[in-house]
Amino acid sequence: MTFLRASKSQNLTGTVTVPGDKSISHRSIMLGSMAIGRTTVKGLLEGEDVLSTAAAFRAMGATIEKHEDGTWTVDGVGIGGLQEPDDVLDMGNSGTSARLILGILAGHDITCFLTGDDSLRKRPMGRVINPLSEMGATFESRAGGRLPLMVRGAADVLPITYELPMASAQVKSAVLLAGLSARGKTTVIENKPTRDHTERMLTHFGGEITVEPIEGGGNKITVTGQPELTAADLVVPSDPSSAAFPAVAAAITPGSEVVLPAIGMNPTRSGIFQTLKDMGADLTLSNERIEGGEPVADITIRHAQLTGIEVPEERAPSMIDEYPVLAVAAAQASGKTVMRGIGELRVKESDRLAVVAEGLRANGITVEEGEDWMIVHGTGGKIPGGGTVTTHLDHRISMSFLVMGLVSEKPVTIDDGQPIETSFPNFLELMTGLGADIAPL
Ligand SMILES: O=C(O)C1=C[C@@H](OP(=O)(O)O)[C@@H](O)[C@H](O)C1
Ligand SMILES: C=C(OP(=O)(O)O)C(=O)O
Repeated sequence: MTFLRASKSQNLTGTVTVPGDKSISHRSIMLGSMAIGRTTVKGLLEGEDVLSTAAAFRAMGATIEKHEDGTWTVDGVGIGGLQEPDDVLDMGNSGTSARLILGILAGHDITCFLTGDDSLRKRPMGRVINPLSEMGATFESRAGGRLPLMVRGAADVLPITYELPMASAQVKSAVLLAGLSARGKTTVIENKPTRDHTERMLTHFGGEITVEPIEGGGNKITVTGQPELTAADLVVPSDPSSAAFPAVAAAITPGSEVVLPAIGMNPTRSGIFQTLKDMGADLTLSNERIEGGEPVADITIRHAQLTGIEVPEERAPSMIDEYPVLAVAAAQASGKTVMRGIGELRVKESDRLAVVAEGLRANGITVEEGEDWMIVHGTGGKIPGGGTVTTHLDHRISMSFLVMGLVSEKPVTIDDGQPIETSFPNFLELMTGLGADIAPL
């Protein structure tokens, strides 16, 4: 465990490039491995989560390499062409790797064993086991659908229509990816829109997929099975979920002005930026464009006094990973910030509702918390700090509380900086480059 401490910092200034999008990076390796030909990926996130995905596909026969110019290539084996790995696949800390790979394996007539770290072994896999079993795959898991588990794919995958019981892009993607091996059309109904990178990338690789809006704002997504996916080059935008950390840091640290170029602005991901604006942040977008099928923009963010708001519940899926850092912005704001419809936070790398509330309290903030909601009472710029936060193998908890230490009266300590490697390996270097005072204890 590496303890890190963040202390009150002067204005943060500069232009910094945030690493590639984690969700898109995972999918580029997965779909590249199932395509015919060579896919070249620029800007791949080289975080531990994505490297776990790459290791799994190498173990199943895809050739995945990093080149001298920093690009990656994936030589695919075609749908159905993955081979049985001769050892357990270790998904590390990554829920996305585990759940999407289970979808892909459900359509391969092979047997695989999956495990993960202490955090991932606590997370529910039943949410993918259920629909994938309906499609013909067989599972043996620990109690409660936990890893380690065994999956045996179906020789003949049944196309199904599945209504998501929770807003989850991982479950949606698992079913769609299994549907690639089915004879016929597989449909997923999502009542709340979730990140649509799988849909976009399948189209990019020549898959047949339709998305129809349904009443109430959701979507009906249908994929036609057994297409031939063709390798297609990709440029990965910078990750909006990672950008949220320097963005919130700049918004709350007096005198700051930070520019974050080429950030992914997919509307299913950008809820945090709208929410910060609703709180009074001085955040502007420029150079808006489409790169590799995804909208991107440069973000400029300057310090401004924030005010607490009620975050619209329907916005939750578009900023689900950003609530921990939003809670830090809310602690610095004046007035209270109400967050509802966020029960999914309880099944992330940690129980983020409980862990955020505990971390805020340890630093002198008043928080109310229920099964699927949280209210943070803002201090109007006077966060006491001085606490040590237990991170529970959760990268977003580590980074959020380090951001809080930049503005609190007394430093904030986190008990473990190691998890940051999963999604934002150069976080410390990037933040200290902007002027943040963060150092090992
Ligand atoms: O599909 C994805 O890439 C992800 C979906 C979300 O999870 P859920 O599907 O569990 O909401 C998100 O929290 C995770 O960081 C990445
Ligand atoms: C929830 C997250 O990732 P995953 O589900 O892939 O572990 C995250 O990155 O915040």
